[in-house]
Parts: sequence; C-alpha cells; structure tokens
Amino acid sequence: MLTVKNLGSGYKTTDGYIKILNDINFYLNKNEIVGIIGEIGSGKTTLLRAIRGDLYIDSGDILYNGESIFSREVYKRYREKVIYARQDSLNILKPGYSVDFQIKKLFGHGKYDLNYVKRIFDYLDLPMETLNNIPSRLSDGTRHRVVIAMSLMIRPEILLLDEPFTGLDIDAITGLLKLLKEIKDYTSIIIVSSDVVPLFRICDRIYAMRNGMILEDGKWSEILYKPHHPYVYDIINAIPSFENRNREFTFTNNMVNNGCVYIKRCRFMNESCKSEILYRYDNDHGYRCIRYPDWYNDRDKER
Ligand SMILES: Nc1ncnc2c1ncn2[C@@H]1O[C@H](COP(=O)(O)OP(=O)(O)OP(=O)(O)O)[C@@H](O)[C@H]1O
Repeated sequence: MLTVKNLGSGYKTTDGYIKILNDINFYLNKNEIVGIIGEIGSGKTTLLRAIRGDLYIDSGDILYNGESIFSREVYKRYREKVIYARQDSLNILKPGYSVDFQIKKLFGHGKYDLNYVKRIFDYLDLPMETLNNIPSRLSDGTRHRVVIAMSLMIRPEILLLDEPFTGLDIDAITGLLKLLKEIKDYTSIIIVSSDVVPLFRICDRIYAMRNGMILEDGKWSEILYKPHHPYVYDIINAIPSFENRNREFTFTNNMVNNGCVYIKRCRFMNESCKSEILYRYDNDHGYRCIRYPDWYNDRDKER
C-alpha cells in the first residue's frame, strides 16, 4: 500500500536546507500496524511528516499503491486517505467550536451516530460532557484524546499517530490498543512512540531509528527477542519489565561522519564499525550492524 524508497528528506529553513532523513526504506501493508521507535530527536516525527508528504524530499520516492505521491493527481488522492494525528493537532480540532459540532461536521450531520461516538469515548476514558466543550477549554490530555477519538472516527485508509500514548493512563492506553486492533480491518496504522511497551503489544512490525536512519526493522517478536543491532538491544533492556532491569540507559545524540551512528555508546563496537555500514537482511529482518551475529553471541560475556 505504501512504500518509501531510499528517502532523503529534511527541513528548509532560513539558514538553508537541514537534511534529517537518510536512505530510508520503509513499507506499510494493508491492515498492518507498524511502529517506529528511537531516541529523542532520532527523526521519527520527521519520517511521519515526510510520509504524509509535508516535507521537501531530496532523494528517493514515496509510492502509494505503486504510484509516486509526487505526481499532483496521486498526491491529491493520497492526502484524502491519510490522517496525521499528534498531540497539538489543530488540523483536526478547531479551537473555537464545540467538540460535538466538530464531530457532527466530520460525519456529515445525517450520519452522526451518538452510540458510535460514545463507544469510542468510553474506550478512551473520555466523559461524554466533553462533547459540549470547546477545545481551548479542555486540558491538554483531554484534547489529545479527543484528537485520537476523532481520527479513529474518520476511518482513514492510513492513520499516522504521533506519540498517541503520551499523557494517557493505563486504562486509556488499554482502550486505545483495543480500538486500534478493531480499526485495523479498514485502516493501516503507523505509530511513533517513545513508550515502546504498547508498541510491542500492538504492532505487527517495528522500525528502529537513530540520527535520521533506520538501524533495524522486522516483525515485533524478532525485534523484541532477537535484536540484531546493539542500539535496539539497549532500548529493549531499558524497559523495566524486561530482562536486566537494573541497566541504566541514557540516550545521547552522537553525530559521526562515517560508520555506525551508535558507535560511541556501543559496548560491542570494534574498528570495523568505523567503515560504511550497509543495510543487510536476515530473511525479513533488516539491520545496519556489521558486527551481527558476533556481538549477539558474545552479549552474555559482557554482563
Ligand atoms: N521544523 C524543523 N526545522 C528544522 N529542524 C527540525 C524541525 N523539526 C525537527 N527538526 C530537527 O529534526 C531532528 C529530528 O527531529 P524529530 O522531531 O523528527 O525527532 P523525533 O525522533 O520525533 O524526536 P521526539 O521524540 O523528540 O519527537 C531533530 O534534530 C530536530 O531538531
């Protein structure tokens, strides 16, 4: 359904072009939920925005059902199918109109189904009184849940969720995960989240990013139980409920000119990591690590 090929992208600023994404290869199948994990500033949101077609593309392509979205006609069709929901999404919510009015407008007044709205609100732990309020009077957390609820109600073909779990309590996260599983029948979803636990509960596949590059991708269970890149291994070990709960893990943003972007933090690095690292495949499991499987086989010695 969606294929990103060798994508390079970034921001045009008054100081010139800032390249953020490098050589991104990514795909999303129909009825699939894909997660993007990575440290702060690794380029997750930039990738979502590039996928939506918001950013300047300096190389590569984005294909929607096999056609480049950079053709004007395809772009128009594509944009109607994609919803991008983030916490400060005022592209979905208009600050001055009641939530109820905006939902009715979304459905078209004749098709408004209060039971359906209630069901989605219940899942997200949103009181029905929220309907009578205007967004500017709602708390950030409530507004965030309203944005998610409305993006789910639209039933888009592709839903891009940026940090959907932020500010939600356990009940609301569980409700949201249930809803996402339900809407998967008609919506394909990409989720960016710094909270990786819900992603491993819901996603079919996961991509891991650092410094604007994808360092690993694969089926969620492959990534969780057999990471091929030490960066991903460290992210997983930093999850408190998983093994090795005492290990501390702090993210740093180390720019390097050549070689692996995780070289300065990696306990398994050697001289070979300073050379150019190509993306390799182990069946469907992709990774950008020259030391796999050696580091993986040696990992217990390091503890
Ligand atoms: N509008 C912009 N103009 C210039 N640079 C930007 C812009 N937005 C983001 N960046 C830069 O792009 C890089 C990637 O940021 P991005 O927000 O995509 O990362 P992220 O992985 O989503 O991080 P976070 O978890 O903090 O949201 C950062 O270095 C950031 O400073």
